[in-house]
Amino acid sequence: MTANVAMRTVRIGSRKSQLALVQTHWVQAELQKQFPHLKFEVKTMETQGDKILNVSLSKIGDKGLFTQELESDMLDGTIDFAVHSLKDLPTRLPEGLMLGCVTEREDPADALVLNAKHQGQQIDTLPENAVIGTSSLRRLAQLRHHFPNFEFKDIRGNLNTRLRKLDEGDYDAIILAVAGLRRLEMSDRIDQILPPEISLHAVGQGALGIECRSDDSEILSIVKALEHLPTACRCQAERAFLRELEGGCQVPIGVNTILVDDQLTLTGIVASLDGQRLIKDNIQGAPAEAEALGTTLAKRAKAAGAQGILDEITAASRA
Ligand SMILES: NCc1[nH]cc(CCC(=O)O)c1CC(=O)O
Repeated sequence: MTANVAMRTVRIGSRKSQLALVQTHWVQAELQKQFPHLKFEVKTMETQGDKILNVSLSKIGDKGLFTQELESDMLDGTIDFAVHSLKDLPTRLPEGLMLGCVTEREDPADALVLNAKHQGQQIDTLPENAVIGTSSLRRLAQLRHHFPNFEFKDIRGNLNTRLRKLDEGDYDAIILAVAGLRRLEMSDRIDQILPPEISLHAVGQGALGIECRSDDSEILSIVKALEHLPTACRCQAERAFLRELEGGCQVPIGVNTILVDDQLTLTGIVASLDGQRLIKDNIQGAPAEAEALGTTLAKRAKAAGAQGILDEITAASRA
């Protein structure tokens, strides 16, 4: 009788962390505006990555830690699509699922966040033996290269937990994504945005990735409404670079992309864990070639020494 009876409900899957919820609620609100005749509901769940907090991310190693539970719910139809931080979404997705949409990116850079006693400092004015908190091999290797005298300590937990540990004095500074802090309205905690010369960011950092079923064209056309083409293009190159380099274990890989005047520039780095060796190179080409640019740059990096670094890391993770 009423239109409500026939109204389709679209179920969105999300992690439960504060950042995940802010991101998912943004997607929900944007889609609701564009599709007023549909009803968007959010279903939250905890993933392995949210539960295992006592083991360092690099030791857990494998991908999909923050996505697997959401993916099985998608495959059995409990949810219709899932919203992820794109950088947490593996470059190879399970059979039957696809990356349906990449949203407009926040600043993808890393941020330096200081303990209050270092107020006004920058990364290159911190004391020599400063204790830096990060659980990312990428940040660790690059910072170790530039600042070999810092001490690096693992840090896990959601953003608020990490900031609390910093404030309690466990660290002199921590490194976090600018994007996460901005989305949680904590930009005031950013003491310095690290330039690409010091830290190339993670693949996909700052963008959201919406994952959906490959055969659900209706849902795909809905989520595509939030696609930001320049971000999608840049992230396609970044993800192709990573896909070609990774072999199942976590490797310190950083990227930077610039898209201007129909020219895409991808810079990539592969670093050894001790920060001694950095293989860094860049490539330019047409945006339509994004995928091939990423793959080509990765092959070049492998030939220039990255393969040796990857083999070492694989051997160490098996030992
Ligand atoms: N795995 C943690 C994670 N996943 C996404 C973000 C921040 C937001 C983003 O990069 O899009 C963070 C936290 C961080 O790296 O500081």
